[in-house]
Amino acid sequence: MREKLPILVTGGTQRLGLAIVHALLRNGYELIVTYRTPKASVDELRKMGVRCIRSDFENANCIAELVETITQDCQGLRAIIHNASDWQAEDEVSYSALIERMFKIHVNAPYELNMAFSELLKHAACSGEDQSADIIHFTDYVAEKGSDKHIAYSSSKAALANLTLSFAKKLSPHVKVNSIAPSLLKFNDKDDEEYRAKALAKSLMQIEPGEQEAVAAVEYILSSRYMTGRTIALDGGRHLA
Ligand SMILES: NC(=O)C1=CN([C@@H]2O[C@H](COP(=O)(O)OP(=O)(O)OC[C@H]3O[C@@H](n4cnc5c(N)ncnc54)[C@H](OP(=O)(O)O)[C@@H]3O)[C@@H](O)[C@H]2O)C=CC1
Ligand SMILES: Nc1nc2c(c(=O)[nH]1)N=C([C@H](O)[C@@H](O)CO)CN2
Repeated sequence: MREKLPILVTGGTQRLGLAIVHALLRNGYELIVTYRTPKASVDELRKMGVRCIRSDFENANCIAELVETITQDCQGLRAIIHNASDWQAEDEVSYSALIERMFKIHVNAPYELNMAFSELLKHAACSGEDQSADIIHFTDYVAEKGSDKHIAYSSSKAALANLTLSFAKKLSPHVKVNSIAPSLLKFNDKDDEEYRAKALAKSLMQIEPGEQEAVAAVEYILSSRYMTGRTIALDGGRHLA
């Protein structure tokens, strides 16, 4: 009987991450989820059997504690989905603090967790129920194009996209490593009508597709036995608009 090994989703208690967690639960996976801010969905996920671990990736101690906990408790990891993210514009006083925060969340944390859990992932590839293992980085359309309003954020997502290339080489053939690069998938509640109209007009499809676009991309990558080092672009043809 091969082992059923958990999938780790970072930032999995709202929006895209929560939709991905619910879908993977429906597909029969065991889940470990990190969160930063206590909220009702954490309690709901725990009632569904999801292990929820509070971890703020701006705090190096939190990452070390997360590594220690999962290394102690898990024989292997079927996948790591690096979804946690803070979308911050250059609208604060300290630019040095901003870019440091962007890189801590979008680069340091994925890099350190991938390095720490490489053997757990390889174990899943060799002994797990699916005999497969994946790392998925949620990057962003702007990683390729840049952004004049989210400069630090965009550069950190570009660095994350580069981690996909390096880890795909380092961990092959046991572990596949891919990026998912969305553009607009889901608005935030604070987005006003003017912003929404402008954002919709940026793509050819001109819709807000919602979380299920991300869910479908994750499910495809987990089902693939061949794609690695690649990016699935979920941007409605924005590059051609
Ligand atoms: N939504 C969209 O249209 C797009 C999304 N993306 C990318 O897709 C992914 C999911 O997007 P979306 O669902 O909107 O993401 P959110 O903005 O909802 O953030 C996801 C989670 O990241 C967590 N997070 C933020 N900062 C930290 C931190 N310092 N330490 C630990 N966790 C943290 C938050 O945890 P908590 O709530 O517990 O504080 C939050 O729940 C992200 O990587 C995003 O960059 C890219 C382009 C478009
Ligand atoms: N962590 C987040 N990253 C991003 C978000 C978000 O809500 N949280 N949203 C976007 C936008 O949808 C943008 O792609 C289009 O305006 C980008 N990244």
